Amino acid sequence: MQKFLTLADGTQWFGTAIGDRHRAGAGQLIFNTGMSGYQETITDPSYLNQLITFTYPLIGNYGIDPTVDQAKAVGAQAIIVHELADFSDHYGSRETLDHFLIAHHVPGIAGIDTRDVTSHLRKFGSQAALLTSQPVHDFQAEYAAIPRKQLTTRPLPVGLPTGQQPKIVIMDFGEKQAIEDALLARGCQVISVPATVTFKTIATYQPDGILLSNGPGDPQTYHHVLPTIKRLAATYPLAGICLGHQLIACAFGATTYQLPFGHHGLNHPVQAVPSGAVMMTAQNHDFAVDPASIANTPLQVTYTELNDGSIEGLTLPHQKVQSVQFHPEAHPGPQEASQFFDQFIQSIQQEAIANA
Ligand SMILES: NC(=O)CC[C@H](N)C(=O)O
Repeated sequence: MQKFLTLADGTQWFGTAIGDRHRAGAGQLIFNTGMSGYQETITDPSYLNQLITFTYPLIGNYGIDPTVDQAKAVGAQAIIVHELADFSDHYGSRETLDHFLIAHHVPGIAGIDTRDVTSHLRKFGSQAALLTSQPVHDFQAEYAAIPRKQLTTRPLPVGLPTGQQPKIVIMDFGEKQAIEDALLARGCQVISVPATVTFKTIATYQPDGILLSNGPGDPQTYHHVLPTIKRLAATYPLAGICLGHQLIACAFGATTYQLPFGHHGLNHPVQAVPSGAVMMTAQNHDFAVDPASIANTPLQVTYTELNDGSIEGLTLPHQKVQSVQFHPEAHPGPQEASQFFDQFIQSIQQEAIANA
């Protein structure tokens, strides 16, 4: 069964339908350069309503392991691959990627020269795209007609009182499971709450620290939550990852801008300021904090991206606030940035001693 990938600029590729064969997809087309971790990528809620092109040519070859999903639902609109493996050679695999996509009602297309798609996006920027079973005749009308997905927020609260310390509340903007797991693995009690909760609701949990999670979309659309973030920063040790990082920056007066084609991959080098140490990081973002906008704020840069100089980390020196644009929880990707969680817990412990 044929499938058509059509961009807003009229460029078109056609290939073979995979996944939910009869479903169409519509959204922003991006490319991910990761050589592994396709399941964690597809289940990352930050890809909500995006079409994911995998540059690595063979996708699906180690199947699907139910223990590595980053969320229960799949927010991505579609996947675009060169070759879809119809086998799943891995001891942890319980099904093929094709079956997983069908079960999650996710369409896809195989047989695409994903290098060609990627060079097009690198040259002209990420853009709107359609995945359809017929050639597109009216892009705008067809694009508008395809339903977009909503984030599936989890009910209040997720996480049971365990008496573990420190107690961390995660504001869930589309949280990856690995963030929660990284804190639990360090002995924390973790309570995950929808990002719509008030400061007062968070205070009832008597947290020792707050973490703002990753999440989809343009950070400029979250202005309603900035006053709560500012108040949280003045009251608790605060950390942010990816979208959480951007929202902390905006809460303190910075602004964000859209990158030409985002950073979506597992080998993005970031350099620490001022040590100069370099780490390879997993990244998945289309926006970044504008360096010019932090000049008149108390924010200080802690990490920069070595590929394009963009900001990858911020701190507030006189408050226990730290945030990173990259994904220290990995899943997928390299684990070397996980020290971020240790530093956050250390700042909570220092705060507790200072307030004792
Ligand atoms: N992974 C994320 O949190 C992404 C943050 C934001 N939606 C961006 O695309 O830049």
